[in-house]
Amino acid sequence: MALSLVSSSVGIPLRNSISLPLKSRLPSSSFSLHCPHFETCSGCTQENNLQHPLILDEAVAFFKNIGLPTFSFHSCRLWGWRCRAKLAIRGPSKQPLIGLYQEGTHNVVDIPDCKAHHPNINAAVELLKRGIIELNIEPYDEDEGIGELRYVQMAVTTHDTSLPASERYEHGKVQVTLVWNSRSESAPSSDKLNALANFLWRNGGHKRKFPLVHSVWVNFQTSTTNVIFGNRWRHLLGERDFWEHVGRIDVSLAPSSFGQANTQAFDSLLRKVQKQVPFGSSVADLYAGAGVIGLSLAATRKCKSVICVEVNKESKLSFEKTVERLPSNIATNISWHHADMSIEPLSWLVGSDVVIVDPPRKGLDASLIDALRTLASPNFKAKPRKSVGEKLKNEKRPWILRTREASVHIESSTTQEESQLLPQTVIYISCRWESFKEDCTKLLSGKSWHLDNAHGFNFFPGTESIEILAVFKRGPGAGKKKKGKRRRSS
Ligand SMILES: C[S@@+](CC[C@H](N)C(=O)[O-])C[C@H]1O[C@@H](n2cnc3c(N)ncnc32)[C@H](O)[C@@H]1O
Repeated sequence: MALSLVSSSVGIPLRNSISLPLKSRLPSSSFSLHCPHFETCSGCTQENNLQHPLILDEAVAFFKNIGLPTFSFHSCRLWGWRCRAKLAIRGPSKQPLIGLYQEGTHNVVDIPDCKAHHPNINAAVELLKRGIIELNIEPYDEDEGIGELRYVQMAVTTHDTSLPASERYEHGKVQVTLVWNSRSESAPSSDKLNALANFLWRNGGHKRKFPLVHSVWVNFQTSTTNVIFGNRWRHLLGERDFWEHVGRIDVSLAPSSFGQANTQAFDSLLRKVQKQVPFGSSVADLYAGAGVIGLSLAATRKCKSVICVEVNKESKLSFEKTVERLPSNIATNISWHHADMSIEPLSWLVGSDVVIVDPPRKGLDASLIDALRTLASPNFKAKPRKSVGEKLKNEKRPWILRTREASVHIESSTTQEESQLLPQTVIYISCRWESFKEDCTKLLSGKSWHLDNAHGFNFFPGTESIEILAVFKRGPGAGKKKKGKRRRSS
């Protein structure tokens, strides 16, 4: 049963799709974390009222203050929502610790019963621990730079179409990526790596009624910095392709590509984004990862064109695989470009009427905000977007040439009319409130953009973060509504 609640303190609709008894007033403890690791683990900071993250009141006040009293907040699963986790592995091999760092330290807190994790992440962590103990795998020692296993990334796919839709989430399968402290598979410790992969596959793989392990990958990393992943990825066992179904399309996600942690909340957000994009739009999906947002729009909004721009070249393969599974009747010009958005951002904006930005936690690159403000000024004259071939003709800079080489184009035949389009809508998706606030204020300050609507999503229950979807339209807008002057109804 879907529960519809209204959060009384902020007076905003709060939708919750968790199954709960039919009661309009639930005790507040019904929304508590009940996690044995709260306080020692740095993952969660809010123990009660998970349906109402603390930052929400500030967000509501902020939007109200800039003239938007109708900010909605959507909540999904409050526990077991995290389908992607990167966990550090430390301690002795007979008693390994797998979890997050304690706040402000590099001491790993073991979190076997984490309430945010999809339950099968916890089950896979338990299995991994057994493997480490039985095979005498050495967890990484940061001080000495020695040891074998540094981190594990666990990603759950809930897209097993052989199961009834209602059972797919519960029986999600885990793609396990072991971050191994060696340069490559030819290192002497590779026998132990293979033994561990086989252990995981044998005990968690295909022979179970509901397999726990989807696949096992390795990432080789020897750097002494805090960077989790190195550049070398290898598929070891199980299915190579990892599929999820969000935003009404099947998406492929390699372990090296960015993936959203809260699959179900992301699906709600994508459906909301789709409603904001007119049919037949030309879309630029910036900070695109594997292009999930752009491709879900291509499939559902009959877009003329979708261009995706992303700095991580590893996402290209996942993009290509997702394109292969799009419905065959889509007549959209689709392309994916390996490029840094901070360099020449205007060149990615001209030619699209809808721009999606989904930046990392630090927010938008300053040069992109400048470009968005520049192109919305009345004196701006757009130069038509050049095709990639044209761009390359006179290009001498090796770094630009390299990034263009890594692009993907599907039926790219942009018309002259389309290539001069300028963005009329910017859809900002943000995972960090502080960055969003700053960028929003900068974007609005020139009066060349106004905020049309905004929505919050409970992407990270138990933490201080919420996901924001904000839609900006070109032009100054109608301005702030004056207080105290109500129009009489006729
Ligand atoms: C929050 S993720 C969003 C990914 C994608 N929209 C999705 O939902 O799957 C941010 C993405 O921006 C990429 N990124 C970070 N800095 C960038 C830059 N300067 N230029 C282009 N992409 C960048 C990251 O690699 C990452 O894939």
